[in-house]
Amino acid sequence: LTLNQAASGLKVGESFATDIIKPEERVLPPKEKAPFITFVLGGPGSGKGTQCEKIVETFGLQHLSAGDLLRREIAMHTENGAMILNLIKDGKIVPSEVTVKLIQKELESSDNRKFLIDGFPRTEENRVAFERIIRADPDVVLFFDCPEEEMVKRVLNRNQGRIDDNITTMKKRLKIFNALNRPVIDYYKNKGKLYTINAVGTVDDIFQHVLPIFNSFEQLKESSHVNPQSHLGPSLKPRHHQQLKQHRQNEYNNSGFTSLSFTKPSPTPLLIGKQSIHRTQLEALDSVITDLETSAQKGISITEPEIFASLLETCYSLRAIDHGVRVHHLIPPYLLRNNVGISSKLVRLYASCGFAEVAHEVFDRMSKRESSPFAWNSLISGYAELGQYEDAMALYFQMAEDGVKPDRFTFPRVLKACGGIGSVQIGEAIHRDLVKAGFGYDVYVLNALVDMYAKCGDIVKARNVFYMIPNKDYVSWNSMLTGYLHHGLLHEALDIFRLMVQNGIEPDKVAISSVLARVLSFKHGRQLHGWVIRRGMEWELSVANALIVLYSKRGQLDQACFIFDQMLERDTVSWNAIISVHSKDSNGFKYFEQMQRADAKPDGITFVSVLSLCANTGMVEDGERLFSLMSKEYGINPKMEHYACMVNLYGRAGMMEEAYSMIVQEMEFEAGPTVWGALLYACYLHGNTDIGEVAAQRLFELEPDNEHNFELLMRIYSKAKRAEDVERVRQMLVDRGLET
Ligand SMILES: Nc1ncnc2c1ncn2[C@@H]1O[C@H](COP(=O)(O)OP(=O)(O)OP(=O)(O)O)[C@@H](O)[C@H]1O
Ligand SMILES: Nc1ccn([C@H]2C[C@H](O)[C@@H](COP(=O)(O)O)O2)c(=O)n1
Repeated sequence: LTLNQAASGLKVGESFATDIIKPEERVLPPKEKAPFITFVLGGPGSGKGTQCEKIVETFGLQHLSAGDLLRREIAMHTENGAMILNLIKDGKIVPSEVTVKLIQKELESSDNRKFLIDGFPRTEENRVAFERIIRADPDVVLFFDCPEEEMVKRVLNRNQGRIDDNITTMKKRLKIFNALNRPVIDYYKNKGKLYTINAVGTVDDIFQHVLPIFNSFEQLKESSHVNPQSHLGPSLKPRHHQQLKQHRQNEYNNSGFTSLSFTKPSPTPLLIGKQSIHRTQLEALDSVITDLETSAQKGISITEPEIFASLLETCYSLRAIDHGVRVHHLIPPYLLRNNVGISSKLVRLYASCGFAEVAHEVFDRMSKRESSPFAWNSLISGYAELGQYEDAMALYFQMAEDGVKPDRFTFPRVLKACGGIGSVQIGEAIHRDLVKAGFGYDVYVLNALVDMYAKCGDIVKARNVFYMIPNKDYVSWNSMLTGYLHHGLLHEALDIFRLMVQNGIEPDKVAISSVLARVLSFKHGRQLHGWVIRRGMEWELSVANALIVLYSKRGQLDQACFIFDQMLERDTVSWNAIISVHSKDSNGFKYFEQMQRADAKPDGITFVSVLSLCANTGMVEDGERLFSLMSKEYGINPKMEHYACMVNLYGRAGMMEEAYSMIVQEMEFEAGPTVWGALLYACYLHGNTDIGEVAAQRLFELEPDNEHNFELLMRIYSKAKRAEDVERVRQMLVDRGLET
């Protein structure tokens, strides 16, 4: 299969064959970007509203509940109010024109560009009316799949005084849901936009399933951790807001504490009642913790687990580790030992913030940790994220020894660790375990299995699992695609790309950027660029980033810069790409300064690029300044590659003492081959035999089979006219069987 053949399958009459347009002819991205729209579907009581609150908290989307908009009409006695009341009372659907117009008003009056439209479209008619009036398509459609008996139970326990929360209306609502909403669900499934989420489990567990979906959208990540309340129009607060606020006010009046709902923990009770006082969630959190610390100092002991559960939940959603540590100090030790809920949340917080060791200490002190896999999963995940795959695996095996049953969240985490280790045998054992545990048809788990086999080098098994997945979602397709690309199987990857299109799943920006990042021939890359332009996806962040890398690798700096300059939004990856394009000329500095002015956050990779630039251009003072700025201003601890850059910087400039003392005095960990290698090369450049011998000795220990180190030392001796030493090193090469 050639690229063009693959392309011909993408859409009738289309192929990649059109070359890209010249920069000056290019259609520039639209100034006003289309809003990001999520539809949230699910039966009555499936938990849509509850999950929406969590999505809003984490990603800052504006929540528009169709049901709430209609109820507001009733409450405000508008001209449609009575009609809506009659329909809702009977579990019926309000005419689409009315609902869509209400949604339209909210969309148009909002400053936010990201919306969560909940309980809509309920019918095909709703859907078509939205497309006709709003002229927009959803980017994501979530479907909370919940058994009927569970929905009935939840609705009858909801207790919010809703006129339709009774068994008679509920039966009608379910009937209407099954008859009218299912076709909408199928429609989006066929379009590849549907994310089906099993809505049974705790609110947090379900949200764990929602998180990765939104995390995969760059534009949502940017606004995560902002105060969601600030995005809501004055007329539309999150669902249950008023009830929670009232409840909190009562609590507040009685307790003397800042606004917290202790009796009935809700996802983030402390954040809702004080938005007029606190500007951000973090400030609200800080204030509550300070209140509690003051009380504790006065000898008032805080023992209510709900307080700590709520605070830890918020710290976790904000990844506010410093606040989490303060909460940790406030929790009485007996509570931490005996309350699995609290200790598990603390373990999750530490583990998710990269403090797996501390998480493990808390975990070790838990008295009933075998009662749930939650804390285990968090710890496995924490280790896997840090790349401590063996520790993650060990925990998984310990789970079995301690009689803890893994759940569907355990397997993807442990499979990630297994992929990191690269052991197919262990992977197969986990595969057997997950089938035994009943997850052999679970898409979420099987996607992770595909990824694991691909990473362990068994692409055939990865493919076999992939073809077994019953309802493949985006992640399934992308895992297989990435697997093929990882194995350099570009044709197979393009086959998958084509199949995605044939199955009605438009390759998304992840798929496109993965292919772009790895295309072997520049011609194919340009053709793919042409295809991307025709799809209007050129300015998707990850696609544009991949295009910059594509052109810079081929030395087409003008094209790379053109794309960068025209991008509507940029992330750290974009800045890193353009700075690295200029890592041999001082323009890289200009981009770095521009990045700082744009308030973009440089990361470790940015500093590798700018430090390399300094080394390449001999800008020692600038390099020193940037090296210090990296940790002081941006809190990035220097890693091996940064030290290698600094040694290279000093070494190339002939400052051998400084280069050497960077290694022996400044580094807080053992220098690796890249660092010693940079020093050895500098010794060769500047003819420094003394330091060269030290560097070579370390390299011989670290990389006994790398003949280049021996050759470089021979060249250093040769420059110094030390023929005997040259011969001695050559003999070492022979003794080690390295001489070619
Ligand atoms: N995972 C869950 N486990 C148990 N109860 C839940 C869960 N999620 C939500 N609930 C509770 O179930 C009830 C229904 O939830 P929610 O209001 O979010 O559903 P919904 O899908 O928005 O319903 P509707 O569409 O009818 O408005 C609420 O009382 C909520 O607290
Ligand atoms: N698109 C919609 C959404 C809701 N309604 C009506 C009918 C529902 O039973 C009622 C309550 O909605 P919920 O709060 O459960 O999302 O509102 C509608 O007619 N059309």
